Amino acid sequence: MSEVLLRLRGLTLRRDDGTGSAILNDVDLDLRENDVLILKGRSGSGKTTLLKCIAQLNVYDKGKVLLNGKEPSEYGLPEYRTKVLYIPQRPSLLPGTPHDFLRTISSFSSRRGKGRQASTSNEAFDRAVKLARGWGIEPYLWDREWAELSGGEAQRLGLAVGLGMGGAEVVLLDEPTSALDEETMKTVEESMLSLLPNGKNPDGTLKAFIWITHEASQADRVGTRTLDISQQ
Ligand SMILES: Nc1ncnc2c1ncn2[C@@H]1O[C@H](COP(=O)(O)OP(=O)(O)OP(=O)(O)O)[C@@H](O)[C@H]1O
Repeated sequence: MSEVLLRLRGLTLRRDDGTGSAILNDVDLDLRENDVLILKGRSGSGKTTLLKCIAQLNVYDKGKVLLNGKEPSEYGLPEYRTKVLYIPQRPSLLPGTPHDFLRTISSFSSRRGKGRQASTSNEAFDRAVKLARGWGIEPYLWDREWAELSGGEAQRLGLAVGLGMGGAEVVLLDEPTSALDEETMKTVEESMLSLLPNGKNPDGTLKAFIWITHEASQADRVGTRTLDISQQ
């Protein structure tokens, strides 16, 4: 069995409403190369919260997250968040256009000056445009305001930005295809899976996904295993 890429031990997050009840209670997880871990659980059970804790976007009360055996602080949070990338369900509240957004992210210093991980804005843009085009997104949509895009267009563009940037080892997907019709959903699924090391078109750095979905049929198609957060 390959080495553990991402390890969680005892991750616990309590509500700050005075009750002290846990949103996440002692969550353990080992993620390995080529894993597509399906995160399931009833609505409100803490799936998004867990992804944000893994990405160090939420502060948790207890527990450890290790990437390749190292704590996020050893990488520094900006670099860690490049390697463990959270892609939210919909980026529709952003100002400007998807093209602006991609330019802004690629200018962050954690994305510059590190060999293969250093996607220049142009490289990242070309890769993202190509990915999105395969999902039915015409290039002109990159220069349309987020607010003027349909839910499904914004969702595909957000995914294409995240995956096109390069440099991520683990991508955390929060219901990535919830706004898409079934045919487009399957196309997007296939193309995302192809980016893994055992896929047809490996991205080079990407090694695994954690993927929230409410669709049992999608979980069956893409998942290599499942964690039910309601049972933790
Ligand atoms: N910033 C926050 N502050 C306080 N409570 C929060 C916050 N974000 C989420 N919660 C609460 O944490 C619990 C878990 O929410 P979360 O969004 O992680 O659930 P989920 O499993 O992703 O739900 P869904 O399937 O509906 O998207 C909910 O009770 C929610 O109200």
